[in-house]
Amino acid sequence: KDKHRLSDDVERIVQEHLKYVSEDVSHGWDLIHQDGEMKVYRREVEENGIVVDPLKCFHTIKGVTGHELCQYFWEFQYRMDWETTLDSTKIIEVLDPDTMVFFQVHKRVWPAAQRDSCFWSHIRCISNSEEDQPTWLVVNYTTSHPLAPIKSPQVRLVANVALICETIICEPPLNPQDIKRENIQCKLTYVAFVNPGGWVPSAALRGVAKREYPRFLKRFTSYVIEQTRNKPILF
Ligand SMILES: CCCCCc1ccc(-c2ccc(S(=O)(=O)CCO)cc2)cc1[C@H]1C[C@H]1c1ccccn1
Repeated sequence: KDKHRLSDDVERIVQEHLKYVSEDVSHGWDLIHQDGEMKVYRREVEENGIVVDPLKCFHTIKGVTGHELCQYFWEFQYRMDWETTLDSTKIIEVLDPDTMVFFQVHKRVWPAAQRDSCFWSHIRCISNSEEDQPTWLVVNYTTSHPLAPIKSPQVRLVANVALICETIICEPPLNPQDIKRENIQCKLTYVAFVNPGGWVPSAALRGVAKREYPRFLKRFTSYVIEQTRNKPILF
């Protein structure tokens, strides 16, 4: 794999997420939303009076693979189909076939100032030998970039987000070619560390997060189920 200027950062953050994903949420996390298989947890954390609550979501989605979920989350061309909180998104640099930098302007949440964000975004397949299916992940991590200048009055948010997906084959048929969508499901873990980049009233931000994260996860997963319904399975 040819290295690029962010290779070491990407490696470090991916390894951090792989360690963090298995940490349980039994201590210090509040279950803020449950909808069927989807469970959304939050820890209340403030840094210099700014709410930076970590968020962790677990979900099991039937009929799609972790590769499919990560592909639709990472691929740029689908972004505005499932993202409803963005005014715009664009790729500003491609570092390698699995790593790009994008710039996004988020819809303004009145009366707070409008936020924008600049992330490197990396997709990766982690094949753990003993398991039958690999783990797929996408990490979106804030980075600065000359093509994403910070322009007032917009506030640059800081985020570290990961979508980590395991694929499970239920009652695998003898011949793997015969696997159907009803035989597969995906265990998804989504973690988000977002610093809004400037002061927002705690209650307001916690309210927006409590409403928006479950909404975004439900909309995104429903979108992938719909998009993959009649397509060949991408393992
Ligand atoms: C005053 C409001 C400040 C805005 C706060 C804010 C900004 C970005 C984000 C966020 C940033 C990245 C991602 S992603 O998963 O990497 C996808 C990429 O498009 C997702 C969500 C979250 C929040 C927190 C509110 C919460 C919220 C949650 C889901 C949607 C909108 N707002």
